[in-house]
Amino acid sequence: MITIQGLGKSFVGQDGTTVQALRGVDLEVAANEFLTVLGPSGCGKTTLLKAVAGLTPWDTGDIRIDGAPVRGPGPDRSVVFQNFALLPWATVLDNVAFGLRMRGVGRAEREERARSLIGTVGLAGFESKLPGELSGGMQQRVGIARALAVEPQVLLMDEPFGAVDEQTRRLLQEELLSLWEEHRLTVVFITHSMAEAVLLGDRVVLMSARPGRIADIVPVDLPRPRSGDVGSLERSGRYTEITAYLWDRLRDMHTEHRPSKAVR
Ligand SMILES: Nc1ncnc2c1ncn2[C@@H]1O[C@H](COP(=O)(O)OP(=O)(O)OP(=O)(O)O)[C@@H](O)[C@H]1O
Repeated sequence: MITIQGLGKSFVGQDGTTVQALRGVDLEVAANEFLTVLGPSGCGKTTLLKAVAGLTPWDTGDIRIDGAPVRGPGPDRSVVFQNFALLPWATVLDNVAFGLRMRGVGRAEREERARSLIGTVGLAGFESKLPGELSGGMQQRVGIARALAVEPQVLLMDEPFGAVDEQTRRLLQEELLSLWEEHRLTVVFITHSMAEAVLLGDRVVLMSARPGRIADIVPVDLPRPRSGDVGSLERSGRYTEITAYLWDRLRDMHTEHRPSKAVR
């Protein structure tokens, strides 16, 4: 379980002004939960994710994973970024095996695990290619395989499908759902897409901007597993209701505190 209490973080810009990126963020993410995070640009989603990853310090509050305080990056957490963040000079195989190599896993074992995951994400045959030789969707599959290779407890995803075309995004969503259904990781997934947030999440966290706070948490009571028939899920009345509710809330946030219609 991830426990975030009273998290606050400010940045001082080049011009000396201070931006409060996060203030008083309290959040619990259950083990094996798929949590999606939605909110206006600049509301602190990436800052929150990087704090959980141990990649950025914070000013106030506390983050714990199963009770242990987060002090920096750790083998229990993997991050998938929007811009793939692959090593451009390393092959697909070496990119996926990278984290295992850093952890001292021997060549034969790390390559075997990497090959198996490359197959899982549908890239068998591309092991010796460089990232620059792959499409955006393929690069993100490498990013996901790399993140899973170290067998993390927690997968932190920062708009991972934001840079790929709609069709590829759909395929990646289905693949991620089926990976999660199989491995039952705890996932925190940032997105700008309401549809994606509802399709993937057990709950959707809505963040408001400046300072970034949790405005609402919306449970997504749609049946699982969802990977098999995403289309019929999206045509269901409940899906439409939840998405409409999210849109109402987001619009309220933009137009300042209009009363909202609850679906719960
Ligand atoms: N390194 C930094 N230096 C100064 N300000 C920063 C830094 N990183 C983030 N910020 C500021 O903190 C706020 C939150 O940024 P963050 O990237 O977390 O938002 P976000 O919700 O992820 O945005 P987006 O949806 O556009 O990716 C923004 O106002 C941003 O300008």
